[in-house]
Amino acid sequence: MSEELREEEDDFSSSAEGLFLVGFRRSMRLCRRRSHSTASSSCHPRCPNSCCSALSSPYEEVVRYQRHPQDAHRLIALLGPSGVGVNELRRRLIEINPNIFQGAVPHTTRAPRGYEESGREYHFISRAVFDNMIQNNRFLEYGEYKGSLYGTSVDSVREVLNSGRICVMDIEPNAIPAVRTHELKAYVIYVKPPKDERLKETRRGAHITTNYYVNRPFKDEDFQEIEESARKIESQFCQFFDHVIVNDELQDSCVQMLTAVRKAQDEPQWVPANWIRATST
Ligand SMILES: Nc1ncnc2c1ncn2[C@@H]1O[C@H](COP(=O)(O)OP(=O)(O)OP(=O)(O)O)[C@@H](O)[C@H]1O
Repeated sequence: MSEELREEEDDFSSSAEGLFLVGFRRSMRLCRRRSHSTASSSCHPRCPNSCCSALSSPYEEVVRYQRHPQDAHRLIALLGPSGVGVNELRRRLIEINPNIFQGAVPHTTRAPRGYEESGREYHFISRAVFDNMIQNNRFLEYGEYKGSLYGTSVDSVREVLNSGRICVMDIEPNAIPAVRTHELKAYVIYVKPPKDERLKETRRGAHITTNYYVNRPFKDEDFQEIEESARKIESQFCQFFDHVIVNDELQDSCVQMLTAVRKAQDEPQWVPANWIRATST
């Protein structure tokens, strides 16, 4: 596709099953870049009182935890600078085995398109209902894009987990406290860009969607932005990374992702002590 200014939402309209999450992520990313939405320097709505101190404190009491096979799977939360390939990895993971991996269906206030069904691509709801959900802390994260609200609710994640599948979602750093809870026990995978020359080399034939362009080739400034954003995320949030994948060769990254997800579900891991003691969050 040639480099041209387009409505980003056009990108979503060609969505086949599985692609809608790309649309959601992009729109969320874009709205996060443009406005402040959920992101806040204050506590997240779902924060059990002290996310600020949790995010700023370098210490956290941890215990060894192994998921019981009959327990719900741990939420897999993917995090990384925009454009590094978080969505690509999530999409591929779900594609490998949709019976095991699934994304949570997001909510939106925008009108459905012809092919869309409520509960499949999105839960289409009114602004009043959306506002009510915000008031009641039902969203893990949400934001506004082109006049419509988009968000991922904790109930949508629960629905996947209750079906016995592994829920895979991408998050922004400010949603870390909302997913690191006794209930969701998020396993946070940080997707890191490879070194500069490898980043450029591997993305030579790839396309990026930015605030203004859909699917244009990567430019030097994109690489700079990815690297800068990576540095910021790493310096502020590295203590919450359960696993890091350097997204160099895509195939290798997928294999690493599968291995990490399996370990998260089946092997003992260090988790915050209050996840184990807590009876509710
Ligand atoms: N390891 C890789 N090698 C080559 N291309 C890659 C690799 N990882 C991702 N890409 C490509 O880079 C582009 C951006 O990836 P993706 O859309 O997943 O980014 P993102 O991190 O989800 O950011 P955003 O949410 O802003 O789109 C896509 O075209 C994707 O196919």
